[in-house]
Formats: sequence, C-alpha cells, structure tokens
Amino acid sequence: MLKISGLNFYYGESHILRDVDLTVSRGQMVCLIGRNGVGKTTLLKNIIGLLSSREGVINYDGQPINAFTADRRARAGIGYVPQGREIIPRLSVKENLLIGLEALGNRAPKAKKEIPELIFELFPVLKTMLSRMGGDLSGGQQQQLSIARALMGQPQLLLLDEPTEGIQPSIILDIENAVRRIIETTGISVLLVEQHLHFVRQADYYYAMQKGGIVASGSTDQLSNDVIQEFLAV
Ligand SMILES: Nc1ncnc2c1ncn2[C@@H]1O[C@H](COP(=O)(O)OP(=O)(O)OP(=O)(O)O)[C@@H](O)[C@H]1O
Repeated sequence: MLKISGLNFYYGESHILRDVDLTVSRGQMVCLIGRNGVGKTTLLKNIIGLLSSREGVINYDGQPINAFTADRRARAGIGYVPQGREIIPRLSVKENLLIGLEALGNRAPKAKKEIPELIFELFPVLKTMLSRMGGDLSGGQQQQLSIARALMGQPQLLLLDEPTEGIQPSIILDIENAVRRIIETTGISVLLVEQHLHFVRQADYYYAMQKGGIVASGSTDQLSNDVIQEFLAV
C-alpha cells in the first residue's frame, strides 16, 4: 500500500530525514516510534505532500506519488489525523465532519450531505454532539472527531499522529478500540505515530526512528524491553 525508499528531507540545511525505508501493507497497522523531535511528524507530512523530500521515492498503491499535490494525495485515499487534532473551534461537530468530504473530490455528494452510520458506531459520543461547537468538546472528544473527519474522506491509508497525546486513559482505550475496528471493518491500512506501549502493541509491525533514520524494526509481538525503553516515553 505504501512503500517509502531512500527518503531524505531537509529543512533548509538541516538534514531531518535520513535514508528512510518504510512499508505498510494493505490492511496492516504499522507503528512509528521514537523520541520527541526525531522526525516522525516530518515523515507523515512528506507522505501527505505538505513537505517534499530532496531524495527518495514514495510509492502509494503501486505508483510513485512524489509529484502529486497534497489534495491529489487526499483524493487518492491518504487520510491524515494531525498531531493536536486541528478541529475548527467555531464550526459545529457536524460541520467539522463534513469538511472531511473534501477529500472525496468530485465523488463528494453534491446535495444531501450526511454522516454515515459507521462514524457513530465507532464514536457514539459524536452523535449526541452534532450541533455543539468543535471548540467546546473535551480533548478526547476532539480526537475522536478528528479521526472521524478523516474517515469521512474514505481513506485507504490512514496516518495518525500521536492520537493519544494529552488524552485521559479511559478515552485512550476508546480510541485504540476504534482504530482496531476501523481496520477490521474497512480493511484500510494505518500508519500510527504513538508513545503508549499498549497502543503500540496493537500494531502488527513497528519502526523505530532516531535522528531521522530508521534504526530498528520488527513485529510488535517481539518488542524487546530495550526497544521499549529506548524509543517510548511511556
Ligand atoms: N518548520 C520547521 N523548520 C525547521 N525545523 C523544523 C521545523 N519543524 C520541525 N523542525 C525540526 O525537525 C525535527 C523533527 O521534527 P518532527 O516534528 O518531525 O519530530 P517528531 O519526531 O514528530 O517529534 P514530536 O513527537 O515532538 O512531534 C526537529 O528537530 C524539529 O526541531
């Protein structure tokens, strides 16, 4: 589904991503771990097309997408849940959700814009809050809204940047369960940046990043204590 080869990215003269190779197969959940500032968000932004690399190839669904604009990548099925959620505070929950339809391009319904029932099955709390302002929701509810908004665009590959950051433990489990159900019910692939070990273990495979390079990878059922201590904060 996603195959990144030899990716190098610079902010000005700062070499941020170094020869990154990473693969996410169809229907697979892959987790990217690493300490603050190692380049995880930068890698996600390269995948969605907000940043462009100096070297390397990003293959998505069998074709190189380096030259695609960000909106073309979204229409091709790459969904993104940004760190910090980026809910629009002065729009209602429903309006925030409908923004997600933009990723469908001309496949978006012209007239009757509705929220699919699957969204409410995954995130029941949103159903009761459709007319509330996005800014009035708790952090956990906003995170659920941010994931739901990305799903409105029917992605084939969903990128999640630290979805449990700053979220209370009971909601973390709700978010974990929702992500697992999304994969089970839709068969999409997920690339997750995450710090919570419990959530990391839900993934099939992990990549560990240090100073912009991938320094370890493997199946998550073989995550060693050394890897956990070196690359996870919690
Ligand atoms: N706009 C920018 N201009 C210059 N350097 C930047 C910019 N944004 C990020 N960086 C630097 O790039 C490096 C990687 O940042 P990035 O946000 O990708 O790390 P991260 O692993 O996602 O960390 P975190 O978990 O804190 O978000 C950091 O050293 C950061 O200071």
